Amino acid sequence: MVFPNGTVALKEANLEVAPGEFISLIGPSGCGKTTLLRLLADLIQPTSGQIRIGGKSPEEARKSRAYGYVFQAPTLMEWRTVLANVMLPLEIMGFPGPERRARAEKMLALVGLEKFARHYPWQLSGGMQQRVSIARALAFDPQLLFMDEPFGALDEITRENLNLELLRLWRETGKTIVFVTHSIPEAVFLSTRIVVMTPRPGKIETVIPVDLPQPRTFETRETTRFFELATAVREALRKGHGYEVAE
Ligand SMILES: Nc1ncnc2c1ncn2[C@@H]1O[C@H](COP(=O)(O)OP(=O)(O)OP(=O)(O)O)[C@@H](O)[C@H]1O
Repeated sequence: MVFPNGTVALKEANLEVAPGEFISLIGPSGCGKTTLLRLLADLIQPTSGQIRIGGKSPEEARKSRAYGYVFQAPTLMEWRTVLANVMLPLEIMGFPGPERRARAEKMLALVGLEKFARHYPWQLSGGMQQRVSIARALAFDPQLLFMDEPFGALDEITRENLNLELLRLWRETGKTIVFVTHSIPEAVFLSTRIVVMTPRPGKIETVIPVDLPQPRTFETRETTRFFELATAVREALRKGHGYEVAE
């Protein structure tokens, strides 16, 4: 992917994702994680190469609402209630009122916020707001979810709790998730595979399968295997000269 100003944002990026996988993209700033996600979501068009999503082009996939997208910031509308925020994409697509409400309520229940349907975003914590954005991204019940550093701005404890919740949601719904993160522990905890990316130009350095048993719990983070996998990710990042890791 080459931007009009000549920046080569992505050079080698070959990846196949199977249905039901949880894939994390990890790498230092500028290695092309967001670019890769935006290419998948048809927010930008590739200058070379090919992308298929369930056999469709990114444009066809977008038009058939094959995926939901969660941004780094919650981007909720302050003047709409939580329920009205989740209903918004359905409203835009012209879903009838009762169906809008039923779907939005179901998605809010999925993220554990059914009791907050009538609240406004400013009445919620940052973590709760991000759960609302996840519910909104799931409003169409897409099989695929793209998440761009959704928990990056949250404190560590909230982030760990949301990691657990996201895994529960993933298990219960069987969705395929492509998740961008800067955090090695987060990537190891969540993923079935970790895609390690390196910059200048952005490329996929290596793909690390994560064989930690499911369901994962808080104790998973204390296991030897967890530390081994975190070390493998750190070494792959270092190999690509992505990070200067202090010893
Ligand atoms: N619209 C654009 N025009 C020109 N260059 C761009 C554009 N968008 C991104 N880039 C460049 O492409 C490269 C990859 O950027 P990208 O945002 O995908 O990286 P990233 O890995 O997501 O970084 P971060 O972790 O900081 O979000 C960077 O060098 C960036 O400056």
